[in-house]
Amino acid sequence: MNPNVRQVKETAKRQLNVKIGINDLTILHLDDYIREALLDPIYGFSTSKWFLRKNRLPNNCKEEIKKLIKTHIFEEDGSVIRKAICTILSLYEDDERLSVLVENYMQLFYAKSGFTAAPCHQFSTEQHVGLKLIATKKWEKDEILNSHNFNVLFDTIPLELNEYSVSKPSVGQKEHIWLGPSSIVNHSCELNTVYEHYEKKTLLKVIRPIEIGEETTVNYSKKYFFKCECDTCKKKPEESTVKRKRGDSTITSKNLIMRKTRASNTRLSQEDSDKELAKTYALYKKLFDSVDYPPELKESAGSAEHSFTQRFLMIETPQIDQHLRTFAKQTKDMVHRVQVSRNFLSKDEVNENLTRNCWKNAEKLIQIGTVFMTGPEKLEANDVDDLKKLQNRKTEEKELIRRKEQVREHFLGYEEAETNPPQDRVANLVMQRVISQMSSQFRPIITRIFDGPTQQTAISNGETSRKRKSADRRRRRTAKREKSPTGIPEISDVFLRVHYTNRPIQTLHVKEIGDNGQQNGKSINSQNQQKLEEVVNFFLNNPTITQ
Ligand SMILES: C[S@@+](CC[C@H](N)C(=O)[O-])C[C@H]1O[C@@H](n2cnc3c(N)ncnc32)[C@H](O)[C@@H]1O
Repeated sequence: MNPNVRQVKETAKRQLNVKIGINDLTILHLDDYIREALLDPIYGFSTSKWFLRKNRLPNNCKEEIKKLIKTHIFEEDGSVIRKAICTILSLYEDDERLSVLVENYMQLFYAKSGFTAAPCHQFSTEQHVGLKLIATKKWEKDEILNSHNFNVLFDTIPLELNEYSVSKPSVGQKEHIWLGPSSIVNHSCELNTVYEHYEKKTLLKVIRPIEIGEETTVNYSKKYFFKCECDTCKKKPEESTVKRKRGDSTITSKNLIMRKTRASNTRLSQEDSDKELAKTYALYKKLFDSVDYPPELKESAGSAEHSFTQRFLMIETPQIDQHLRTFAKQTKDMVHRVQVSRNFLSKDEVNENLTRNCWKNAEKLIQIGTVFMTGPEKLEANDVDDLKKLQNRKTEEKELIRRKEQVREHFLGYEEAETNPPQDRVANLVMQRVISQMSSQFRPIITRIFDGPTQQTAISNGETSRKRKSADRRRRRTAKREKSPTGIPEISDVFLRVHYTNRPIQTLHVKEIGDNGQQNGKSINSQNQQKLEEVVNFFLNNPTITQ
């Protein structure tokens, strides 16, 4: 450090000791402690401190905190993790303001805050080892970057001692010290934020749009005790017009904002829906393409995205817009997390978390989509469990309808092919009953009812083909003669081919079965009879399905 700067700093500190009293000094110590515990292990160097002193926190605690911080980045709500960190820290420094400072600094590791710290090697004033604050979301003019920062007021600090973290805000009259994320903001002659100070809070207000990855800067004030090395000053005097500095990210908000044109609450035609899906797919492709993953992550991010987009193509829903918006928000969060974590996490850690998050989002959306695919019913529940239940119910209903259709189709096929009118009528009656009585719990599908075995379908009963044919003719003649007491023709020698859900196809031989399911039979095969009873009784006794 420049000896002059050091001298000024020392003087400032001596003055601070006198002017601000013990309480505020404790806060500065506390600030050092938090930086030592939260920032130094993460960034791998000793970040700037108010006081030179020995480490207070044992290494195993630091390791534990480091792990917690890394998890925190990928959390939706990191409050539990922040509490855990506070608990560890309070073992060695018990101060009620600790949690406030932890909350402040942990914003650096939180996707929702929209900013993070990154190593900065730009300034000789800090031996090219320091930090800078960068945006992890796009900030618009007049937005407030940090609404709950924590600062110490200095109303007696002379401006010439304004060397480190002491500044005069643009709103409010007093100089004050910055703690937390705002203490990481560097000075630039072409600033993009200003400090506004209200009571114990400092707000960082955006004065021109900040892109993702761009550094956020302030103007410290006219007097600061170092030679400014900001980008603007470095370019002088060769370049008179100052270009706005940008970060290395290529993401723009345009890529991230979801379109809002999809008609809601209307069922689209197949063609329109295909078009919509293709558009949505293209949009997601664009979104993913626009994410500036670090090179080492490209491969795994690519495969997670691929899985997502492929499965996403299957989704069609009139309310998809709403879900896409939620998803877009989650995706943005994910992008922020990558932005936050790429500054200090290892390739593997980001990789793993990124993939996990991609999948988490994809799975959720796929569930929503599947529910919509199964029917036009509107989705009220956001809860994933509810979605699952709804999905299961709808899948079951759909399966039942499908099976009924299948039965009808086969039956119609039979009607066209067969020529024996009485048997057709009987078969028709049985089939109608089967269809109307079909239950969701038991899923045999009777695809054919015919009045005798053919060469392809006969069950083996030891008869030769010729004998069988003449026996068939005899049976038909008998069937024609017989009339049931109710006037409804009885089934004589009917064979049912039954397709069970989990069993091989079975052909059942029914000898003389009446329309009420009672068999008149004389020589019915006992095994077949049992099978037949199983089917017929089921159809007759089970409750009717509502269509
Ligand atoms: C509030 S800190 C900013 C964060 C700092 N980079 C760090 O890691 O703690 C202020 C210190 O950052 C350095 N600094 C910030 N802006 C600078 C600039 N434009 N030129 C040179 N040094 C700068 C100076 O050493 C200054 O004392």
